[in-house]
Amino acid sequence: MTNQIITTDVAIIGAGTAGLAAYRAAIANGKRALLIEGGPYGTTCARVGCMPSKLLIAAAEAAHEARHTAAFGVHIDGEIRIDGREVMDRVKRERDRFVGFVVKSVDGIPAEHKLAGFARFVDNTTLQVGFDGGEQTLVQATRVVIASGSSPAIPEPFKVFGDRLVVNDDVFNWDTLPHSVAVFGPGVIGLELGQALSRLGVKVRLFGVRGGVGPLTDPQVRDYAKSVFQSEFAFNPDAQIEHMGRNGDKAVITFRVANGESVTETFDYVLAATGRTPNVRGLGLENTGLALDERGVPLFNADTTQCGTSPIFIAGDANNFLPLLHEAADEGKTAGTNAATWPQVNPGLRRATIAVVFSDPQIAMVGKRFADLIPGSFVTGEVSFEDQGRSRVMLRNKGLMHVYADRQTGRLLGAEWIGPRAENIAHLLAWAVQQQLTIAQMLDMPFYHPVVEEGLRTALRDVAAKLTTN
Ligand SMILES: Cc1cc2nc3c(=O)[nH]c(=O)nc-3n(C[C@H](O)[C@H](O)[C@H](O)COP(=O)(O)OP(=O)(O)OC[C@H]3O[C@@H](n4cnc5c(N)ncnc54)[C@H](O)[C@@H]3O)c2cc1C
Ligand SMILES: NC(=O)c1ccc[n+]([C@@H]2O[C@H](COP(=O)([O-])OP(=O)(O)OC[C@H]3O[C@@H](n4cnc5c(N)ncnc54)[C@H](O)[C@@H]3O)[C@@H](O)[C@H]2O)c1
Repeated sequence: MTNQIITTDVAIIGAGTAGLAAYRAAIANGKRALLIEGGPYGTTCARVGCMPSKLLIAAAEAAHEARHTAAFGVHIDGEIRIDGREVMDRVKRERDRFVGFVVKSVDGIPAEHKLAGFARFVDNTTLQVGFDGGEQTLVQATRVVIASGSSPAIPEPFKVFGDRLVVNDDVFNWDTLPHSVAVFGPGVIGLELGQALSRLGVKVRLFGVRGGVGPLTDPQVRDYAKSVFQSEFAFNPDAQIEHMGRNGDKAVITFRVANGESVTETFDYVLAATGRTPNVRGLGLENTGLALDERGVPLFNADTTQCGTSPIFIAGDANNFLPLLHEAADEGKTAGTNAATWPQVNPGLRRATIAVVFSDPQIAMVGKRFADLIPGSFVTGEVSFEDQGRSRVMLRNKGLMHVYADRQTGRLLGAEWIGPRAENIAHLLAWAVQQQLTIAQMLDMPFYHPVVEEGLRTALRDVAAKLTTN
């Protein structure tokens, strides 16, 4: 039953990072805006994403550091005790603090600009909003921003695990740490959470398909990363799963190991980290005139976020383009601005691409991926961090970096690597890509001694030498 009608200029579906940025941009451009949210306020990033995962990883790093002091001649005598309840208590306490900041900022938005309920398109600019079985509100807008985020994609066969099957959201609500977890999916989430749980004393086995390791596409870097993680915890990047089932309150998995033998192991939980799917299925997009791709996502312009020539814009994880926090914020701003100025639309800010996996060693990707480069058009510079001075000093000397430069112009195209302090070096490289610097210009920049960035310089010198000999 529809009990009220609201008219507005810009209706925004989802009050996550992209939706909030879109709301602010629409208001800043002088339009009325309505922020529609079907779940709790607080954003995926703060509630179940970036922040709680980094909090769990921070605890894991503390445990790992404490266990690895002896090589420096520093001995911690006695047991290193990990209190699962205290670990999870801090994760949740700090997570709630971050969520609180977001909720406070949403509280500052006038009540008449907010509507609780799930939105569904009736036509291009009319939405029906409400909860299942509850009263519905009709929202008549002149433009709409879709910022509905993404959700874990769980393969159907995993349902056999019943209540033993968890996703990232569940992990951050645990009161204590379990004894054992099978993690499926060595992508970003699986690597980050799998390694963190392992370092916190949980028995972890990480299963992948087709040999993928995080987002890496460069085969040599991927192989190196695989061996680093395999040396730390049980990791089958190309697992042959023979059976999945339940035995009492345990998950049971039978898989084939490298020598062909069948092994059966039991776990307290199975964590599905098998990718995320954009939240577009329940939006009633079939009631719009939009063309959709094979995943049901409207075709859109990545620079303007506009769907075709319609007054509908799509930002953040919902568009499945670059599902990262800073991209959601940028795209939300672009979508909100263009929705406000529609039918006049302009390209928004697109920065050089940058992605960091908070594993240890960290993985980073900047600019063009190896997989996207045209063979023969580029040269690759390499550095191993195994003998890199500063990295050895700190006993963090594991890593392999590849940087790619355009053969004709000598410009930096991108880089993929695993290594120490990658989160920081990634920024240097992303800024260089965005400034379209050549390798020669980068080598003219200062490098202090002794720092991990000297490793980057070695890779750049390697590229420079290859550019001159080619
Ligand atoms: C475990 C994990 C770790 C991550 N770590 C990082 C990291 O370290 N760095 C990084 O850059 N990124 C990270 N990400 C990715 C990052 O969290 C996302 O890219 C970002 O949060 C996407 O923001 P968004 O606004 O698109 O979606 P969200 O914040 O999910 O917002 C979408 C909102 O839409 C609402 N909604 C959905 N459908 C409807 C509807 N029909 N009607 C009304 N409301 C609706 C949802 O309830 C939700 O509140 C991580 C993600 C996960 C899961
Ligand atoms: N540090 C960060 O920036 C960060 C952290 C977490 C998440 N994220 C974002 O969230 C997105 C989603 O992360 P994700 O890790 O869920 O997805 P992902 O796409 O990165 O990885 C999914 C992995 O699951 C594997 N997989 C798929 N089906 C499988 C199966 N049946 N068995 C075993 N493995 C299977 C895939 O091969 C892949 O390796 C990322 O792409 C990223 O944009 C970012």
